[in-house]
Amino acid sequence: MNAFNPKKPVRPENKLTVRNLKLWYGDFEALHGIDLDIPKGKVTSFIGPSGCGKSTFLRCINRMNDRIPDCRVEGEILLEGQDIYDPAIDVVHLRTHVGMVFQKPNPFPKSIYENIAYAPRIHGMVKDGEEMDALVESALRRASIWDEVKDKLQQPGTALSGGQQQRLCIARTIAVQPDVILMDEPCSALDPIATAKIEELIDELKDEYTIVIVTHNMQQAARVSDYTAYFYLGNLVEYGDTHTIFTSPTNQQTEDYITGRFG
Ligand SMILES: Nc1ncnc2c1ncn2[C@@H]1O[C@H](COP(=O)(O)OP(=O)(O)OP(=O)(O)O)[C@@H](O)[C@H]1O
Repeated sequence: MNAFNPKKPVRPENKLTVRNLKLWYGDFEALHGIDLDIPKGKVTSFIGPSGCGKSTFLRCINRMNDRIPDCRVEGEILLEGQDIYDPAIDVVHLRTHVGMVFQKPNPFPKSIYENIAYAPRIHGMVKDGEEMDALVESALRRASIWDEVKDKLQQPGTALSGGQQQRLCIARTIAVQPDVILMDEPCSALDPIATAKIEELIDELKDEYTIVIVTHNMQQAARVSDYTAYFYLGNLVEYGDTHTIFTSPTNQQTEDYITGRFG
């Protein structure tokens, strides 16, 4: 199995290029041929009514759907020019390039320190000791949680508040130095203050990472994202810069959805 080895981007400004992506769960076709370019160093939101395929599509980007029995994918997703569905790709390595943050914060049942150190150690990125300490601190700082946890690094990650746990999970994702961070409704389990912190963090991180976020919260999509894609029944209905999608969408269905008349 080859390690993931990015080639030159198709267009340098696009981190991900998706072509005619179709997905089936058994006989059910959940995605009907998605074409989409996801720009580098920007935040792209996926919006649309429940069941339209947002999470399914997000999970295609780091091949999380591989774990679902009877799930079949056709088409291409190029990450910097390399097809992530190439059979030669090492999926574990791919997921270090394309990290994921889930709806419900899911820290490991380990210390705060170990939550961050675990994956870099497994991947042989740094040795335990000073190098690891520095990596743990840097990831926690970049996820804006260092000040809150620096005096209790040996305490369990699960003892933090929900919002802190979600920032810990973002720190854990950052620790393996991904290029892309996928976020599946990362604030849906959080209160408004914790949500605001995550949104600020997304804004800070976007210079360094390409972020793709699924959200049910239209205001959140409008606040955090540069680009927005509207999905309906497994189709990508409209995609463009967030300002245009929210102020003058070209598709009536998009307009009905964002104005709350539908969905
Ligand atoms: N593991 C699965 N097996 C079979 N069908 C699935 C599976 N996961 C999702 N689906 C179906 O695929 C379609 C898309 O679901 P998906 O969860 O991607 O939508 P979504 O837009 O993310 O929805 P929500 O906003 O409610 O999370 C739905 O019809 C759903 O029932």
